[in-house]
Amino acid sequence: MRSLLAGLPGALGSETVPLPAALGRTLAHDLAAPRPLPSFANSQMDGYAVRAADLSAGPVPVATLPVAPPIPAGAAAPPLPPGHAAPIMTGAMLPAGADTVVPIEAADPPAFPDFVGGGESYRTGTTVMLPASFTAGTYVRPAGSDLPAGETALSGGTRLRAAQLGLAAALGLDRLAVRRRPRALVLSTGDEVAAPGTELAPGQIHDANTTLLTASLAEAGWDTTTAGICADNAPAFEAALADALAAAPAGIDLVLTSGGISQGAYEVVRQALADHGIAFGSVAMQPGGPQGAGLLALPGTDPVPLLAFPGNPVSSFVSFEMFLRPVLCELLGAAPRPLVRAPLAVDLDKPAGKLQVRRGILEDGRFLPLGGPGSHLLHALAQATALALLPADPGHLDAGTDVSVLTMGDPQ
Ligand SMILES: Nc1nc2c(c(=O)[nH]1)N[C@H]1C(S)=C(S)[C@@H](COP(=O)(O)OP(=O)(O)OC[C@H]3O[C@@H](n4cnc5c(N)ncnc54)[C@H](O)[C@@H]3O)O[C@H]1N2
Ligand code: MOO
Repeated sequence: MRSLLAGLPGALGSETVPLPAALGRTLAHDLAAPRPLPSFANSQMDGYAVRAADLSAGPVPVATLPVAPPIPAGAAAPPLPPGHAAPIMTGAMLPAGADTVVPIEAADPPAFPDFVGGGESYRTGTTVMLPASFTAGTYVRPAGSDLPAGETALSGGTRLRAAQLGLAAALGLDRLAVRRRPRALVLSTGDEVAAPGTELAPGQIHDANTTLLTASLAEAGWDTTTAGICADNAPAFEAALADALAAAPAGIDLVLTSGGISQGAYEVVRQALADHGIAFGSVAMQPGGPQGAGLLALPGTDPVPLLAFPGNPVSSFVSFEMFLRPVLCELLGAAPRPLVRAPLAVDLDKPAGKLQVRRGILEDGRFLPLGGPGSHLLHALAQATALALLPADPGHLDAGTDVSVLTMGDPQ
C-alpha cells in the first residue's frame, strides 16, 4: 500500500487559498516573514515613553519630567524631545529617542492628564514624576523581537491551525500556499445496496460504506467524489469506473471500492478488475480479510492506485484504519492514531492465526469490547472509541492480558 501511494505527496502540488480556507490544510513551502514582527518598536504598557538615562540623571530616586504630546496606538510617533516623557498607549509606536516605558501606575500622578481637547494641558508645562529605577528596554517590544524579517515563520509541511493562521494574518498575509488536497473516488457495489433516504425493496440494504469511507477520507484531509452504487455487473461497473475517472477534471489520486471481492458468484469488483492491474487475495486479519489492491489500468484512463475493501461495513472501516490511514498519515505528515498498551477487561476467544480487531472502549485503563467480532455490527462500532489489535496467536486471551489498542477519541 505504501509503495502504491508513495508518489502521492509529490503529485499533489499546491494551491493558494484565503486564510479561512487554509484551516486544517498543510503549508506547501517554508514561509519567510515578509516583515518583522512586530514591525516597529512599541509599548507593552499604557505609560510614559522616556529615555532611561533621563530618569537616573538627577540625584533623587524620582525624576520630574515635562510631559510631551501623547502617542495613541495607530499614530506615527514624533521624536521624543530630550528630557521629556510622552504618554504612550499599549501597542503605540515608541518615539525615536525613547528606550523605556514606565507604566502609568508607577507615575505620579498615576493617571494621564485629560488629553481631550487637543492636549493643551502639557503644552502649558505639565510635568510627571517617574521612578529612576526603570532601565532601558523595560516594557518595550522591539521591532522583530517576535520574528525578524526574512526568517522562517512556518515550515513547509506544517498543519495550519488557529495559531499558525493567526501568525500569517499578523504578518499581513491574506492567502497561503497549501498542499492540494488529495482526491479519492469512492464506489460501493452490490445489487442489494440502495442509497440512504430511499425505500428498500425486499433483500436490499442501505449503503453504509459510501458515507463511512467518504467520511473517513474527509477526516484524513481528502476531497472525495463518488460514482454512487454500482450494480453487480462487471462491464457496467468497469464502464461506471471509467466514466467517473474521466469526469474528474482535476484527476483522482485514489479509487476506493467496497464489496464484490470475496468468493461469491457475483464479485463484481474482482471480476471487472482482475485483468486491469488489481490483485485480489486475503490477509490474516478479521474483519477485513478479503482485500484487493493495485494500480488500476483501464483503457483510456491514466493509471490510478485502487484499493478494494470488503463489503461488510466494519470490515471496510477496519481496513481503512489498519491499512490506509497509517500510510496517509505517514505520507501526508499527519499524526497517526495513538497506539497504547492496555489489559483486556474480559476473556476473549478468537480464531487462531488471524489478527483480530475488536471494537470497544478503554474503561479504567482496560479494554472492554463492545459487541462481538462480527463485521456487520455497525451499532457497536458507533459506540467504540478504541480498536484492540488482538495478536494472531493464541486463540484465547485471558482478562488482564496486555494488548495494543488504537485510540480513536470521541465515539465514531
Ligand atoms: N465463502 C466465503 N464467503 C465469504 C468469505 C470467504 O472467505 N469465503 N469472506 C467473508 C468475509 S470475511 C467478508 S468481509 C465478505 C467480503 O465480501 P465482499 O467484499 O465480496 O462484499 P459483499 O459480498 O459485496 O458484501 C459483504 C456484506 O457487506 C454488505 N455490504 C456490501 N456493501 C455494502 C455497503 N455499501 N453498505 C452496507 N453494507 C454493504 C453486503 O450486503 C454483505 O452483507 O465476504 C464474506 N464471505
Ligand atoms: O474479513 Mo470479513 O472482513 O471478517 O468480515
